[in-house]
Amino acid sequence: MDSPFILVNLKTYQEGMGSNAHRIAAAAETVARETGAVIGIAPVFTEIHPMSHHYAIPVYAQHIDAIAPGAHTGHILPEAVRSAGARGTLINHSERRLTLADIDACVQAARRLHLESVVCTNNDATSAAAAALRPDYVAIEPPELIGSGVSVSKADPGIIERSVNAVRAVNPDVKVLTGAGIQSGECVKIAVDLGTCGVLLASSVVKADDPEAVLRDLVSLL
Ligand SMILES: O=C[C@H](O)COP(=O)(O)O
Repeated sequence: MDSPFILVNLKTYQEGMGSNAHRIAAAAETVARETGAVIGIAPVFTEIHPMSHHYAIPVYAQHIDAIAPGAHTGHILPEAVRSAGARGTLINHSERRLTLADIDACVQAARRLHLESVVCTNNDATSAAAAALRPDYVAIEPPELIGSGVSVSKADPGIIERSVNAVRAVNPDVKVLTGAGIQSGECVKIAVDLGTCGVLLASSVVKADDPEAVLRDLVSLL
């Protein structure tokens, strides 16, 4: 199996912007290099280019819009994300929900541009629906646990297991991530043991006084 994937979403936390975002990216780069873990980061859009050019870690957009180049204003153009150096993009995050048609169009745009697609879902039924769109990843996150400090791995392992099974039944090539409240190596190990290939997380790293220590703990049991 490939090394588990730790994807850190900086969201729009104040702590995930400016110099602290670079501190987190540098910590991710160090921990990834020393441990062999794959650690990606999803900063605010304006940081995609600097981060993808300064750090040897994969950088992801937090969102794209299903638009083609042309007369659109205030949208996130997938081509711009690609040329800024992103490896991939989140789609349909719980804090940026889309219609099913838009999710499909975003996955297709990502595929056309060779961007990895990470479609976020909220339960096993939507995980199955997302898998039918053939993204690279489905990331199951119970919304009520996001940012709660309570880990999905411990509070609701059943939703992880059911989502892994639902995705496999639809398309076994689609990899599964899970997230919400992930904060320790134990959380990551439970998620991986349940069949995911890694985790999507934010607050435990972004708000930490010592993000490098948290990242080291996250990969410590792999
Ligand atoms: O994108 C990340 C997820 O929404 C999880 O956020 P959290 O780790 O703060 O619960």
